[in-house]
Amino acid sequence: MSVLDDIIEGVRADLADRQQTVSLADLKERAERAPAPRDVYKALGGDQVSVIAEVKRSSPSKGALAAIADPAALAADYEAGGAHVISVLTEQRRFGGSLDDLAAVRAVVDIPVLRKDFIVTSYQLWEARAYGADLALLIVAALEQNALVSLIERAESIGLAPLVEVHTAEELDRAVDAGAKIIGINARNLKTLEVDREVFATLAPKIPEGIIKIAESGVRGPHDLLAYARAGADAVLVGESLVTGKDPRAAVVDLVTAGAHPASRPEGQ
Ligand SMILES: O=C(O)c1ccccc1NCC(=O)[C@H](O)[C@H](O)COP(=O)(O)O
Repeated sequence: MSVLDDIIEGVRADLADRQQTVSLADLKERAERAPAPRDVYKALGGDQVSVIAEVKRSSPSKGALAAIADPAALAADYEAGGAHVISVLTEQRRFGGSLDDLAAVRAVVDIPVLRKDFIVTSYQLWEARAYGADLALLIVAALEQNALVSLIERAESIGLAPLVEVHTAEELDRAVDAGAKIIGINARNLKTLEVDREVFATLAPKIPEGIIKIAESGVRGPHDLLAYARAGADAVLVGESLVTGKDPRAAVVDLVTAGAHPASRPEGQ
């Protein structure tokens, strides 16, 4: 069984427990009372390379990364450093996250917040909106094409911007066919956990004009942001290097500064 399959098995088990406790009707009611979604396309569509800073306690590849007793305080630091979007890992078993982390972060920042999880049902999209998310991650490798199409449609219909994640050319074709408007190319192969930063430069030119391109994983500092930017990234998603560094806010400042520099634009632009 691949790492991704193993994670999804756990996600489905936890989901079944939550569905026993909170009905879809209750969730929808909570989503209706949630604060209005924030403008994701504005946050990711500026002239600079946007920075999506992640609240990440642990991971299948590295185990425990950082204790993060107060995810809201960390997110506030990211925002003070100039981050454009906050990503919150809500998967519990392998990443140590929760929906409460999502709600706590959303309550203290003024920028859009991503629910980063392994979403396989529309129930999880309603959860995302109910707990305040503005974006939700959809991983192509985890979904059949019909499910991908219907989850993109459902996300958009309830005010969530879907970030559609790919790692291969075939997954990229599926994302485009499904109507994705924001595509994340993950350098990490979720089946083997191997990180290959070159995947972005290989796949990004195949993404049609007008779709926002996000480079995910493996950003160790400004030099990696610049490399992704020169290959066409509109944004980078950064977790490990921020949570394991001494000063997450200063690390975000360095990334945002690099992303605003003209050297971060692809050749000829
Ligand atoms: O991080 C992992 O080990 C991992 C394993 C399996 C599925 C997903 C995983 N991570 C999710 C992510 O995509 C990253 O948290 C995100 O892109 C940030 O990456 P990084 O800056 O390398 O922490």
